Amino acid sequence: MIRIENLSFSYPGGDFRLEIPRLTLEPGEKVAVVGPSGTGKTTLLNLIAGISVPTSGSVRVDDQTVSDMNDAARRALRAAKIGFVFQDFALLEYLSARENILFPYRIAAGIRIDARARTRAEQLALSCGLEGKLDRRPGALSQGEQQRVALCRALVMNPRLVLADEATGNLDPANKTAILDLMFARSSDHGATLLAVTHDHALLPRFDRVIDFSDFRQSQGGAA
Ligand SMILES: Nc1ncnc2c1ncn2[C@@H]1O[C@H](COP(=O)(O)OP(=O)(O)OP(=O)(O)O)[C@@H](O)[C@H]1O
Repeated sequence: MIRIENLSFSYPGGDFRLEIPRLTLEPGEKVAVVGPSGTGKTTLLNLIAGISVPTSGSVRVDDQTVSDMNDAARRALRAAKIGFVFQDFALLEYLSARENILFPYRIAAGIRIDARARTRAEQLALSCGLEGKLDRRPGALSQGEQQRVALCRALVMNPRLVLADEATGNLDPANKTAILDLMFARSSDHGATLLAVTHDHALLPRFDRVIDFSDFRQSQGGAA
């Protein structure tokens, strides 16, 4: 599902460099990503989603080489295949929670927001404990509620690949378990691959495999 080879990445003008010689994820695998703050975990998710482009090396998702695509093609791939739960949620403040959850339908080519889509979004929101909150704007929701809206948005189109950046970070223990159960169940139902960054080591036994970022070479301050 994901194949990374000889990847090197630096932010323009920045002094951080991430190097990953090889990393593969099989279809349907559920993989956790751990590692100290600032080691490049979010950067990796951005590279896989085509939000960032490697300085050298390749990133493939299914049979498509994301790293060779232009902006429009990367956007299309994201819309078609990837559900991304961003660490800072990245909800659109001018849209209600409901419309945020439905947003992937707006940007996917040739798919309309019909009654079925609305029902799916509502059911997903209910299973995340968001009843009564769907007409609110993100600013009128708690951090944990915003995080759940972000998760619903990532899952609503049953993507082939779910990238989750600390998707349970703002939740209390009961909600954390419930949301993780939902994320795993949804991914398994549709054979989706899940790559989830977490600082919560208690969650690790639930995953098929753990990638530890301490194993990759990062450099700071211009060192090679
Ligand atoms: N847009 C950017 N421009 C320049 N440097 C950046 C940018 N975004 C992140 N960085 C730097 O890249 C490094 C890796 O950041 P990243 O967010 O990927 O780490 P992380 O492992 O996800 O951290 P955390 O666990 O704290 O979320 C950090 O040193 C960070 O300061």
